Amino acid sequence: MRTPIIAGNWKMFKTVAEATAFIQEVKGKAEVDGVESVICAPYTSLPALVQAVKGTTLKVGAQNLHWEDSGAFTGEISGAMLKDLGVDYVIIGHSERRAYFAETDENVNKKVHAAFKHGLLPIVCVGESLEEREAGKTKDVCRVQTEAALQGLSAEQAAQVVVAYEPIWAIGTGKTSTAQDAADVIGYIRERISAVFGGEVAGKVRIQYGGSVKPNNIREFMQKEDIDGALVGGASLEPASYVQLVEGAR
Ligand SMILES: O=C[C@H](O)COP(=O)(O)O
Repeated sequence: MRTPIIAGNWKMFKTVAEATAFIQEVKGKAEVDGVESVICAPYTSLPALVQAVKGTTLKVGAQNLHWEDSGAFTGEISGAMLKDLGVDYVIIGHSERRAYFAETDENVNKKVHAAFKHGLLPIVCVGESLEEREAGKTKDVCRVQTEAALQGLSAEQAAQVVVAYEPIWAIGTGKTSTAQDAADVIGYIRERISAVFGGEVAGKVRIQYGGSVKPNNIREFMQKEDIDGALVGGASLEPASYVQLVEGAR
């Protein structure tokens, strides 16, 4: 039995004051038995969020990390630094990082290892572009990205990874995969994880859908057995909407 996980990816939104006000609003309401609820915020808000969620079941995540512990990497943040703050999760390989910041499969893999080294749980994003989908390459792209991201992990580590299947054409566009289509791709990703790490590990890995998930469609996705939650951008920014997403994952 996998615990569903709703993760809000705030991307580059919210000041510290806005972030803490959000937690005051959702405290209690976005804490639903049997659903894990994680807010992935910009670095600047992380210390305040870690304080604000104390005494709640809400968790905090970052949106990126560097694979080295320290060094001359201007503008970067390490896993050691995130752990020091008390962060639980870290998004790795989001399509916006891959597209705008030259994130490669190799770097994603190094970041996944760095996350585990520092006791952070990775939310690894995979997904195809519209062009790749139209060329019939969806499953191939997801297989290559997933296998590369998880390469070299122990079975114990692999079982703790959260994968987010996010078709790029569905992100922030209001277009979604159908629930059935998302479940098919997610089922395939699970098969590939099983081929590499075995069925027991694959049965434990949580795989989310992401891409224009809203309060009015979350339940459709959650009805699919293989879909274990959602990685949500826009609809995670408003407290009432976020609460409905967590409730919809019950
Ligand atoms: O990380 C979240 C995804 O990029 C989805 O964003 P969206 O819910 O705004 O489409």
